[in-house]
Amino acid sequence: MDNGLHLKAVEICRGGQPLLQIDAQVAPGEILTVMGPSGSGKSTLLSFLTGHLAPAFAATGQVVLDGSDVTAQPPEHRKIGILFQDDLLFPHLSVGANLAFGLRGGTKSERQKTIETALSDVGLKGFETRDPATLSGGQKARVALMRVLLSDPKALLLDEAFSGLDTDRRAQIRDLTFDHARKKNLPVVMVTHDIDDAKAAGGRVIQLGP
Ligand SMILES: Nc1ncnc2c1ncn2[C@@H]1O[C@H](COP(=O)(O)OP(=O)(O)OP(=O)(O)O)[C@@H](O)[C@H]1O
Repeated sequence: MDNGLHLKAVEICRGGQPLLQIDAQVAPGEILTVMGPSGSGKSTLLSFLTGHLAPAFAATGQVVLDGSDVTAQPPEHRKIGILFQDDLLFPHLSVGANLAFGLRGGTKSERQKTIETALSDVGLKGFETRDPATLSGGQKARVALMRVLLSDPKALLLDEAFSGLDTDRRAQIRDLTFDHARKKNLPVVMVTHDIDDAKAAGGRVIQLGP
Protein backbone atom coordinates (compact mmCIF):
# COMPACT_ATOMS: atom_id res chain seq x y z
CA MET A 1 0.00 0.00 0.00
CA ASP A 2 1.47 3.35 -0.98
CA ASN A 3 -0.87 5.74 0.77
CA GLY A 4 -1.50 5.98 4.45
CA LEU A 5 0.62 5.16 7.45
CA HIS A 6 2.50 1.90 7.61
CA LEU A 7 4.03 0.78 10.92
CA LYS A 8 6.41 -1.83 9.61
CA ALA A 9 7.57 -4.40 12.17
CA VAL A 10 7.92 -1.73 14.84
CA GLU A 11 9.45 -2.89 18.10
CA ILE A 12 10.16 -0.56 20.98
CA CYS A 13 12.50 -1.66 23.76
CA ARG A 14 13.44 -0.17 27.10
CA GLY A 15 16.56 -1.32 28.93
CA GLY A 16 17.00 -4.05 26.32
CA GLN A 17 13.52 -5.50 27.01
CA PRO A 18 10.77 -5.36 24.40
CA LEU A 19 7.97 -3.05 25.47
CA LEU A 20 5.71 -3.07 22.43
CA GLN A 21 5.53 -4.65 19.01
CA ILE A 22 3.21 -3.63 16.26
CA ASP A 23 2.86 -4.19 12.54
CA ALA A 24 -0.05 -2.34 10.99
CA GLN A 25 -1.20 -0.42 7.97
CA VAL A 26 -3.58 2.47 8.39
CA ALA A 27 -5.20 3.49 5.12
CA PRO A 28 -6.17 7.11 4.41
CA GLY A 29 -9.38 7.87 6.31
CA GLU A 30 -8.96 4.80 8.51
CA ILE A 31 -8.56 4.76 12.31
CA LEU A 32 -6.21 2.41 14.13
CA THR A 33 -7.14 2.20 17.82
CA VAL A 34 -4.41 1.24 20.28
CA MET A 35 -5.57 0.13 23.72
CA GLY A 36 -3.68 -1.40 26.60
CA PRO A 37 -2.86 -1.12 30.27
CA SER A 38 -1.14 1.88 31.75
CA GLY A 39 2.59 1.73 31.08
CA SER A 40 2.31 -0.66 28.13
CA GLY A 41 3.97 1.83 25.79
CA LYS A 42 1.07 3.43 23.91
CA SER A 43 2.27 7.01 24.27
CA THR A 44 5.82 5.84 23.59
CA LEU A 45 4.62 4.37 20.29
CA LEU A 46 3.14 7.73 19.31
CA SER A 47 6.36 9.51 20.28
CA PHE A 48 8.23 7.09 18.02
CA LEU A 49 5.85 7.95 15.17
CA THR A 50 6.31 11.70 15.61
CA GLY A 51 10.09 11.35 16.00
CA HIS A 52 10.25 12.25 19.69
CA LEU A 53 11.25 8.91 21.19
CA ALA A 54 12.92 9.54 24.57
CA PRO A 55 16.56 8.40 24.91
CA ALA A 56 15.55 5.68 27.39
CA PHE A 57 13.99 3.73 24.50
CA ALA A 58 15.33 2.02 21.40
CA ALA A 59 13.23 1.13 18.39
CA THR A 60 13.50 -0.97 15.28
CA GLY A 61 11.19 -1.07 12.28
CA GLN A 62 10.00 1.64 9.95
CA VAL A 63 7.40 4.36 9.80
CA VAL A 64 6.29 4.75 6.20
CA LEU A 65 3.99 7.63 5.32
CA ASP A 66 2.42 7.83 1.86
CA GLY A 67 5.12 5.54 0.55
CA SER A 68 8.08 7.42 2.07
CA ASP A 69 10.15 6.03 4.90
CA VAL A 70 10.16 8.85 7.47
CA THR A 71 11.81 6.87 10.29
CA ALA A 72 15.04 8.85 10.09
CA GLN A 73 13.41 12.21 9.47
CA PRO A 74 13.29 14.92 12.14
CA PRO A 75 9.81 15.53 13.63
CA GLU A 76 9.25 18.81 11.78
CA HIS A 77 9.65 17.11 8.39
CA ARG A 78 7.31 14.19 9.04
CA LYS A 79 3.95 15.91 8.65
CA ILE A 80 2.48 13.81 11.46
CA GLY A 81 0.13 15.82 13.68
CA ILE A 82 -0.70 14.88 17.26
CA LEU A 83 -3.44 15.88 19.68
CA PHE A 84 -3.04 15.29 23.41
CA GLN A 85 -5.44 15.26 26.34
CA ASP A 86 -6.12 18.83 27.46
CA ASP A 87 -4.06 20.10 24.58
CA LEU A 88 -2.79 23.46 25.65
CA LEU A 89 -3.43 26.50 23.56
CA PHE A 90 -0.82 29.25 23.81
CA PRO A 91 -2.34 31.34 26.62
CA HIS A 92 -0.77 34.63 25.51
CA LEU A 93 -2.20 34.38 21.99
CA SER A 94 -5.77 34.89 20.79
CA VAL A 95 -7.71 31.95 19.35
CA GLY A 96 -6.97 33.27 15.83
CA ALA A 97 -3.24 33.60 16.55
CA ASN A 98 -3.22 30.08 17.97
CA LEU A 99 -4.68 28.84 14.72
CA ALA A 100 -2.29 30.92 12.62
CA PHE A 101 0.61 29.15 14.31
CA GLY A 102 0.74 26.14 12.02
CA LEU A 103 -0.35 27.97 8.88
CA ARG A 104 2.21 28.42 6.13
CA GLY A 105 2.03 30.22 2.81
CA GLY A 106 -0.65 32.41 1.28
CA THR A 107 -1.27 36.09 1.90
CA LYS A 108 -2.34 37.47 5.24
CA SER A 109 -5.94 37.81 4.08
CA GLU A 110 -5.93 34.24 2.73
CA ARG A 111 -4.66 32.98 6.08
CA GLN A 112 -7.34 35.01 7.83
CA LYS A 113 -10.02 33.49 5.62
CA THR A 114 -8.70 29.97 6.32
CA ILE A 115 -8.91 30.63 10.06
CA GLU A 116 -12.44 32.03 9.80
CA THR A 117 -13.56 28.96 7.86
CA ALA A 118 -11.84 26.58 10.29
CA LEU A 119 -13.58 28.21 13.26
CA SER A 120 -16.95 28.15 11.61
CA ASP A 121 -16.39 24.46 10.68
CA VAL A 122 -16.23 23.63 14.38
CA GLY A 123 -19.09 25.89 15.45
CA LEU A 124 -16.87 28.74 16.70
CA LYS A 125 -17.66 31.44 14.18
CA GLY A 126 -16.36 34.82 15.32
CA PHE A 127 -14.05 33.46 18.03
CA GLU A 128 -10.82 34.80 16.44
CA THR A 129 -10.12 37.49 19.01
CA ARG A 130 -11.10 35.46 22.07
CA ASP A 131 -8.57 34.79 24.82
CA PRO A 132 -8.19 30.97 25.23
CA ALA A 133 -8.68 31.37 28.99
CA THR A 134 -12.30 32.40 28.32
CA LEU A 135 -13.17 29.17 26.44
CA SER A 136 -14.87 26.06 27.80
CA GLY A 137 -13.04 22.72 27.70
CA GLY A 138 -14.99 21.64 24.62
CA GLN A 139 -14.28 24.92 22.83
CA LYS A 140 -10.56 24.62 23.59
CA ALA A 141 -10.60 21.07 22.23
CA ARG A 142 -12.18 22.33 18.99
CA VAL A 143 -9.54 25.01 18.58
CA ALA A 144 -6.76 22.49 19.31
CA LEU A 145 -8.23 20.14 16.68
CA MET A 146 -8.29 22.90 14.07
CA ARG A 147 -4.80 24.05 15.00
CA VAL A 148 -3.36 20.62 14.28
CA LEU A 149 -5.40 20.21 11.07
CA LEU A 150 -4.35 23.61 9.73
CA SER A 151 -0.72 22.52 9.97
CA ASP A 152 -1.71 20.20 7.09
CA PRO A 153 -0.60 16.86 8.54
CA LYS A 154 -0.54 13.72 6.41
CA ALA A 155 -1.45 11.58 9.43
CA LEU A 156 -3.11 12.32 12.76
CA LEU A 157 -2.29 10.81 16.15
CA LEU A 158 -4.63 11.06 19.12
CA ASP A 159 -3.19 10.47 22.60
CA GLU A 160 -6.15 10.24 25.00
CA ALA A 161 -7.26 13.35 23.14
CA PHE A 162 -10.84 13.26 24.47
CA SER A 163 -10.13 12.29 28.06
CA GLY A 164 -10.49 15.69 29.68
CA LEU A 165 -14.09 16.08 28.48
CA ASP A 166 -17.39 15.01 30.02
CA THR A 167 -19.27 12.15 28.34
CA ASP A 168 -21.49 14.21 26.00
CA ARG A 169 -18.76 16.60 25.02
CA ARG A 170 -16.39 13.70 24.54
CA ALA A 171 -18.66 12.03 22.00
CA GLN A 172 -19.19 15.33 20.17
CA ILE A 173 -15.50 16.20 19.89
CA ARG A 174 -14.67 12.63 18.96
CA ASP A 175 -17.23 12.64 16.12
CA LEU A 176 -15.97 16.01 14.96
CA THR A 177 -12.38 14.77 14.97
CA PHE A 178 -13.23 11.57 13.09
CA ASP A 179 -15.32 13.53 10.56
CA HIS A 180 -12.55 16.00 9.83
CA ALA A 181 -9.90 13.30 9.65
CA ARG A 182 -12.02 11.29 7.21
CA LYS A 183 -12.80 14.36 5.12
CA LYS A 184 -9.08 15.03 4.83
CA ASN A 185 -8.46 11.34 4.20
CA LEU A 186 -5.94 11.15 7.04
CA PRO A 187 -4.78 7.90 8.54
CA VAL A 188 -5.41 8.15 12.30
CA VAL A 189 -3.76 6.32 15.19
CA MET A 190 -5.83 6.73 18.35
CA VAL A 191 -4.53 5.76 21.79
CA THR A 192 -7.36 5.47 24.29
CA HIS A 193 -8.50 3.75 27.47
CA ASP A 194 -12.11 4.26 26.53
CA ILE A 195 -13.99 1.39 24.91
CA ASP A 196 -16.56 3.87 23.55
CA ASP A 197 -13.78 5.64 21.63
CA ALA A 198 -12.78 2.29 20.15
CA LYS A 199 -16.38 1.39 19.27
CA ALA A 200 -16.91 4.79 17.66
CA ALA A 201 -13.84 4.20 15.48
CA GLY A 202 -15.41 0.90 14.40
CA GLY A 203 -13.68 -1.90 12.56
CA ARG A 204 -12.16 -5.10 13.82
CA VAL A 205 -9.35 -6.35 16.04
CA ILE A 206 -6.14 -6.72 14.01
CA GLN A 207 -3.59 -7.49 16.69
CA LEU A 208 -3.54 -8.72 20.27
CA GLY A 209 -0.25 -8.55 22.09
CA PRO A 210 1.38 -8.33 25.46
N1 LIG B 1 11.04 9.40 29.06
C1 LIG B 1 10.98 8.20 29.63
N2 LIG B 1 12.10 7.61 30.11
C2 LIG B 1 12.05 6.39 30.68
N3 LIG B 1 10.93 5.65 30.83
C3 LIG B 1 9.79 6.19 30.37
C4 LIG B 1 9.75 7.48 29.74
N4 LIG B 1 8.48 7.74 29.39
C5 LIG B 1 7.75 6.67 29.78
N5 LIG B 1 8.53 5.74 30.37
C6 LIG B 1 8.11 4.41 30.87
O1 LIG B 1 7.89 3.58 29.73
C7 LIG B 1 6.69 2.79 29.90
C8 LIG B 1 5.68 3.12 28.80
O2 LIG B 1 5.17 4.44 29.01
P1 LIG B 1 3.98 5.04 28.13
O3 LIG B 1 3.77 6.45 28.59
O4 LIG B 1 4.29 4.82 26.70
O5 LIG B 1 2.78 4.09 28.54
P2 LIG B 1 1.23 4.21 28.16
O6 LIG B 1 0.84 2.86 27.67
O7 LIG B 1 1.01 5.35 27.25
O8 LIG B 1 0.62 4.48 29.60
P3 LIG B 1 -0.67 5.34 30.04
O9 LIG B 1 -1.85 4.59 29.52
O10 LIG B 1 -0.57 5.32 31.54
O11 LIG B 1 -0.52 6.72 29.45
C9 LIG B 1 6.20 3.10 31.30
O12 LIG B 1 6.70 2.10 32.15
C10 LIG B 1 6.80 4.45 31.63
O13 LIG B 1 7.00 4.59 33.01
